[in-house]
Amino acid sequence: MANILLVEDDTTFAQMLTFFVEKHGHKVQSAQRIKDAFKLQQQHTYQLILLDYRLPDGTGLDLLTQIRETGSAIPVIIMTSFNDVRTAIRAIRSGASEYITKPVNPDELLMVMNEALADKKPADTKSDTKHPQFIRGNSPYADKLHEYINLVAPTDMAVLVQGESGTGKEYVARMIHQNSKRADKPFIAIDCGALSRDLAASELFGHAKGAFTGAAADKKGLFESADDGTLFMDEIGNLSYDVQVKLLRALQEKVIQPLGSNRTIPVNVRIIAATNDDLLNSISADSFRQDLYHRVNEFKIQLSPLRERGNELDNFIRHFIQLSNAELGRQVQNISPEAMEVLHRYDWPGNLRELKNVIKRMVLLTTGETAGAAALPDEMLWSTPPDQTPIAASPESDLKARNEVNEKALIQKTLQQVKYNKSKAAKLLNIDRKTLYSKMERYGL
Ligand SMILES: Nc1ncnc2c1ncn2[C@@H]1O[C@H](COP(=O)(O)OP(=O)(O)OP(=O)(O)O)[C@@H](O)[C@H]1O
Repeated sequence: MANILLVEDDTTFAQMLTFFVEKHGHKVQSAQRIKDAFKLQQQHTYQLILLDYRLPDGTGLDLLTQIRETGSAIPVIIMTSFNDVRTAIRAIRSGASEYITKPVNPDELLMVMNEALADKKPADTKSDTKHPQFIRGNSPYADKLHEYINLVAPTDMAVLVQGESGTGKEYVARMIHQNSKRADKPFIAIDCGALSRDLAASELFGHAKGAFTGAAADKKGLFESADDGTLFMDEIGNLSYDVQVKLLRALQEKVIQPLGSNRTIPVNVRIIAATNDDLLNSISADSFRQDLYHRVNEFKIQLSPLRERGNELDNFIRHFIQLSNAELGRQVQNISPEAMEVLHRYDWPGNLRELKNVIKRMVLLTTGETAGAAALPDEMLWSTPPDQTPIAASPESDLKARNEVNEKALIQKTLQQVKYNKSKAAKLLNIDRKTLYSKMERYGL
């Protein structure tokens, strides 16, 4: 049994969720606002937080940041509407364990919760790259990528891997390490986006006992732990200016100085940095140092988003089906043509991570051999309406079509007004939730 904090402002949904989760043997306490949730989290011990993304006094990301700033590593699952998937994926980089899209599928929620409670990272890049959970890909894009990896790996050059969230930047970093002279030395991955501002320097360079309140003993930093190996600095653009100065010194002089200590320690660390953003913009905005940029960008690898990788999508779909079959004990062999069409039309803002999650969900919900469109997240169907929209094609004089246009606009406006809370939207529109869902589906909202 786990104590779970549920942060959700849609009271009907919160009640349903509480009932479901308690039925599975857990205890739930809930809050509707960030302020109250943070207070509860400070006062009680929870093993998991289920966190809605849109809340009346901010976003789930704000609460997540506050919680991480306290040094808490509690697993947090973000629940989000499909429209917010892009941001939810960023939340993963800020320390969320996983995200799940609304309307929440109970089986999927249970699976994600159990994984988070068992601290079992969703089969991720944290393990050995030789593990068959990764595929090389079979396309001109994959060939070029691996040519770059093989060229740069044996050198000691600092590599900057740039690409959207979930495109495989950490995978590339691990491949470079595995193919380098440092392969049998440590590979340490650090998410600079999740480092608290105050503790970042101490995490990276260590500290001496008494360096600041709470520094009860000497602490070794990640640079020292990665000595002779590779340090993967994800989201490097998030480092504060002070820490950038210290990092530059460590890279130039190959020594580090723990906080509060006079001692300098020689280190031999290869840096692989990753970023979602174009760091040149951050340089123009004075939030990233140009000299540091040149230091970490001795060789750049740019990863393309999944939507631009052509037939790679099919390879990854097949691969993730096999992975999920093995993990969930299913026998899915193929995907129905309609579902395949949706997968092809969708633009994958969360790239491989999102695809992996969607396929895992489909496999979980499929007991036979063919996964159909019904196993896709509902909102994925709505977000990719078929190309031919009869409403737009109808002549001006067609009264039915005109009414539909008005109805669509009203539903859209109401949804935006209530931040996509469908219970509230249905109430305002004076229709039931089911009708709202079917109209949203019809209008591709
Ligand atoms: N070549 C691959 N084969 C199979 N799975 C892959 C491959 N590359 C990445 N993945 C999967 O895609 C997901 C995202 O990969 P990864 O963490 O490397 O992306 P990222 O770009 O570093 O993400 P972020 O920007 O969020 O840090 C992971 O679950 C990983 O297992």
